[in-house]
Amino acid sequence: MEYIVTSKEMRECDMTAIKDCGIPAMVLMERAALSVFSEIEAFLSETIRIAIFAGCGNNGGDGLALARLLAEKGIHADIFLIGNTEKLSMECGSQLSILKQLGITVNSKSAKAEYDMVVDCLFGTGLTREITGIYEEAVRAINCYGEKGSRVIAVDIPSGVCADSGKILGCAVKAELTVALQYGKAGHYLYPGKMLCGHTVVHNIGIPESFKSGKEPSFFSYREEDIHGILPERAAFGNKGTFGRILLVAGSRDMAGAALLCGKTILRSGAGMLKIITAAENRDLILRELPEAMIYTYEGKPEEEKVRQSIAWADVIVAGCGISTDENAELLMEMILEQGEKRAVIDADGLNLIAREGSLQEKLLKYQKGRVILTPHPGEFIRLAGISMNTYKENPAFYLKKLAKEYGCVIAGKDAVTLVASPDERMVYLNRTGNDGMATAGSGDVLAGVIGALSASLEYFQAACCGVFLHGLAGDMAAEKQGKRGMLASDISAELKELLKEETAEREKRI
Ligand SMILES: NC(=O)C1=CN([C@@H]2O[C@H](COP(=O)(O)OP(=O)(O)OC[C@H]3O[C@@H](n4cnc5c(N)ncnc54)[C@H](OP(=O)(O)O)[C@@H]3O)[C@@H](O)[C@H]2O)[C@@H](O)CC1
Ligand SMILES: Nc1ncnc2c1ncn2[C@@H]1O[C@H](COP(=O)(O)OP(=O)(O)O)[C@@H](O)[C@H]1O
Ligand SMILES: [K+]
Repeated sequence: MEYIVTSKEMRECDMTAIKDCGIPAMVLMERAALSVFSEIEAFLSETIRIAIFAGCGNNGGDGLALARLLAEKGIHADIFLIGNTEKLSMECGSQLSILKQLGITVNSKSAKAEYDMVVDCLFGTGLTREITGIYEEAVRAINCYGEKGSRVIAVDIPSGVCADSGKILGCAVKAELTVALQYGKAGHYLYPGKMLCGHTVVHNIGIPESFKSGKEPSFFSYREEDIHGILPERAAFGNKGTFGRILLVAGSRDMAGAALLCGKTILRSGAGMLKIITAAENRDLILRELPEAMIYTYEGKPEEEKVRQSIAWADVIVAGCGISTDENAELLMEMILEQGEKRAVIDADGLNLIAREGSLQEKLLKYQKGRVILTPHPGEFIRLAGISMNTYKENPAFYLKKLAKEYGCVIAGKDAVTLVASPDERMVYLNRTGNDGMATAGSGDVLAGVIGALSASLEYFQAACCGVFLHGLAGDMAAEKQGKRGMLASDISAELKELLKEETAEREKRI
């Protein structure tokens, strides 16, 4: 698990290290400069032409310290200190006077020279408003060098990217490599900031871990190695009941594929038994393509007794993929929400029905807290929350947390960067796997399937986060094999099977 912080949280960490632990700010700055140095070391030679663009805050101070480390190795860098030097931060001022003592020249204006590498230290987490004037000119100059082939390295975060939202404040540097200090910031991983960071590496600069449960930062994310500890071990003595009885309510007359994709993924993700309730038109397809599933099909109105029995049988219900929003689908959703206690994953039209029908919203509000996972994409979310797309996109984590609390549900807000919010005060999960090849019909059905299967054995918030992570990783594997343009949702499902196979093999190796 890796923490991801906002600029305020990063400042609090800096302050704890400096004030409470007594680590001098200049020591942290030296560590920051050494981190950047270690990342660029491989490209250095005495003939390399380097420019460092520094601002007047501590990000600029990191750049000035880097210039000194380079000089120590006999490498000259042109240093451009941009801004009002009367307003230098204390540490940046100290770094400047060290350079002066050493006889290293610092310029106030960028020259028209050619560079192999340009280091961006204009602004870091202290950026508070749109970049204009001389700073904008400096950002444009850096990007110009980048376009001409210079390697652009951003210190902490590309200048102009808001560390909290990933938004561009006026204009921003486009980096090839970003050396993030101590923690990744939300802005490194949220769009459009993510695109401007290039490759992001996080370096520890010696700030002691100061987060305590209940005072944790805003976000966390999984790394590949975390999953081994999270996925439940399969009991060697288990039977098909042990691994979860999943009821899938999906597919309608014109949407057969959703039930098939989601159902197949449920079984491929380790569930023991699967029963599908779907429209009669899908019967032949499901029996042919997924003979492992039990099936109840309805022609006209679903038989309530049959549906109730199936609900009672299940450990987990996955509902909504392709069920349409007709009266049969509405009846099914009424019955699912009515019982109010089974673990449930609700997706797609299931969500659209809840957004439309007050009676379903009431049932969801009364549902046992912490039993339901909602998996809306942005269009579904704004219908559920009754807000505009612009409002949602302004701060998705805030609105996801708000609705999660209101309904007592976990909400996986699907998007290019999926966020998972829990109804309690837990950190929001920020997903870093996946790619645009996953913007393909049916990939959401695959996600509902994997989360459904994991919900049989994992705590519900973990099931959602882990499902989103694995789904993205499988998407990355599918993209590598099939290409982002040509990959299908069924490829993601197939790669999930491979991924879980590797995970099991890895676990058995360690026993
Ligand atoms: N001890 C530590 O904290 C450590 C911090 N470290 C490093 O410091 C970075 C954070 O440093 P920071 O807080 O000094 O902020 P930074 O990003 O340099 O910018 C602030 C300056 O910019 C100005 N300004 C803001 N927006 C502006 C705009 N649009 N246009 C024009 N000016 C604007 C603002 O001025 P003001 O708002 O007061 O007018 C202020 O002068 C962090 O990312 C990391 O790299 C590491 O060395 C480890 C130890
Ligand atoms: N650009 C992208 N980068 C990463 N993941 C993406 C991207 N676009 C879509 N996805 C993922 O693909 C899935 C699409 O789900 P959804 O919109 O419900 O599709 P469908 O309704 O066709 O099944 C989500 O899990 C989403 O996070
Ligand atoms: K920067």
